[in-house]
Amino acid sequence: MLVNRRLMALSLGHRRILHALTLVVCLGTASYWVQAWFLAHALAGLLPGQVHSGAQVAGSLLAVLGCGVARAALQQVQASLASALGTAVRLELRATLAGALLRPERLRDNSERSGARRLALSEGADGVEPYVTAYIPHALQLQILCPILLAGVATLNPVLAAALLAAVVVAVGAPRLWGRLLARRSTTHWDSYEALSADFLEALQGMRTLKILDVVPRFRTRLDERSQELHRATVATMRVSLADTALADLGIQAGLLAAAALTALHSLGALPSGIGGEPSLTFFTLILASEVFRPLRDLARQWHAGYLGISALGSIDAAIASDSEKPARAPAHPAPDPANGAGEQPTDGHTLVLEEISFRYGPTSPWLLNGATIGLRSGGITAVAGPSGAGKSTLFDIMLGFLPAGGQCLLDGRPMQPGDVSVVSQHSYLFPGTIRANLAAVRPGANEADMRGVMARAGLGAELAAWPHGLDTVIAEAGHSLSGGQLQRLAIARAILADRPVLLLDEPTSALNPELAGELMDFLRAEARYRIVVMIAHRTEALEAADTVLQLHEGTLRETIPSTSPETS
Ligand SMILES: Nc1ncnc2c1ncn2[C@@H]1O[C@H](COP(=O)(O)OP(=O)(O)OP(=O)(O)O)[C@@H](O)[C@H]1O
Repeated sequence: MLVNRRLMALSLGHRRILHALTLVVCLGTASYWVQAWFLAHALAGLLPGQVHSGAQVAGSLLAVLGCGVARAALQQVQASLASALGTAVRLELRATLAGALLRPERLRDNSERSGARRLALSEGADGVEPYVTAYIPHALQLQILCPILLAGVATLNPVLAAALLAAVVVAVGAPRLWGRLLARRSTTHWDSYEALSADFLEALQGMRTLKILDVVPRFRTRLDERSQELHRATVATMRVSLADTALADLGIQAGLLAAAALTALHSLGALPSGIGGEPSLTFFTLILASEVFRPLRDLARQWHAGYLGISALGSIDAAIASDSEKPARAPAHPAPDPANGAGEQPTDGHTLVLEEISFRYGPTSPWLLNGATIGLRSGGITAVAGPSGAGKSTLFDIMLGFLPAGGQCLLDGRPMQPGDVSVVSQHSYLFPGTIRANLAAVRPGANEADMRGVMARAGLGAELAAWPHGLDTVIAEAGHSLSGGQLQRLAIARAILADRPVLLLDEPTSALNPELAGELMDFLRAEARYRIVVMIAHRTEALEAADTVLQLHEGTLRETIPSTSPETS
């Protein structure tokens, strides 16, 4: 009842470790009871007129020490079990979240912000770990040990047990009254955190643009406001936590006072019930009475861990749930056929048939592709043209398998797989690091000659020779250390090195001067001998340089041969 069901479910895949961990936590607490027994005997032995010998007292004190040592050993085991459980749950959760958040359709969902996604993946998973490794075992301990201990105290002093039970109910139950408020506060807190994180990431990613537009101060003010919001949400949450702790403490203190008073009355013979007033039993009962509250105090110490888990749950649920809410639609590309290896080239070139492709973004949106059918062959460059908003980028996304379109894309007679396609977008991401690492990312086995060759063919031979570190030249974050044209050619070199049967390019010459654009088109035409090269083109030069032009208009694809294309001129 003290544990959130969804968070508990996350740890159930690792039930054994969780059970072992809870057992070790319980054993650690039980060691205090054994210690209480020996301590009570040692204390009783020190009272004047007692029959205990000095050796007995020393033996009891040694046993007290032994309990402390055993507890230290148990704490070590507890730490390693908690670490194993935390790692397992975190990795599993992160894999689930990554699977849910990084699906192509989710990545295209503009309503989700990358910073929020990042937060769910990092802090969300990290927040669950302490909940599972610290909060849950202590909540379970409370539910297991408190009843046992109360039953034990009841055999010694039933009146005392009844008073302790009332105090436990207050200490556990009263803060629950705040549960809903706390849940609301933690949601607000997480939302503020998520908004700040998303704003921060977007500001970093767009810093160059922000500087150009001279709006950095406005963005700084917005980040300041977000920080203030987060601060207010944190303070409000801490207030609830203070009230929560105060109520629990009230129950504990009342219970301890009642225990002391009742034990004293009992030992003075003022209470009729229970076992007679032997000093060792009186001490034992008194210490045991305070031990009833140890699991409670332990759980209260895990408040922060519990809060982190509950806060993170919202974004985790949102990430996973909205994924499962999406209707399962058949992708344009059916499941891979292992017998049909992606990337293999038939000796007589490739053919790509787009058959009856239909797609629109929503049930009321216009059809961007409406039964479009076209056949393409390797050997020449195909340009896709059409007015802005006609659906050219959407067609690429369908070919990449990112969008669930009707119809099929057949490569060499089989359903095309995402692994068959390389793509160079206008904003291809280059990883911060060396050129070599960026190239190796698509073909880890590529050697120096492969890399240099593809760089030269992409028109970067002169740059490569001029850069002092050659392939080991470091690209700054977001590629800021290279020019737009260099970035574009490097992205093309990387796509070619991937050596896939289909190469899609979005306006590959947009950042190049006419001379370089001409060179690049020659290079692409040479590549088109080995693969199907399709590019989105707006600029006249690019359209003129293509061998075939596909006009995308009102959902259909129509093939035209440019009059000035090299093939026809
Ligand atoms: N994720 C999306 N959700 C809803 N509509 C979208 C989405 N992405 C694009 N669209 C809409 O689909 C239409 C086609 O967009 P697309 O980017 O494919 O056109 P395009 O031909 O590539 O345009 P341009 O030449 O300007 O780049 C546009 O009206 C656009 O607003």
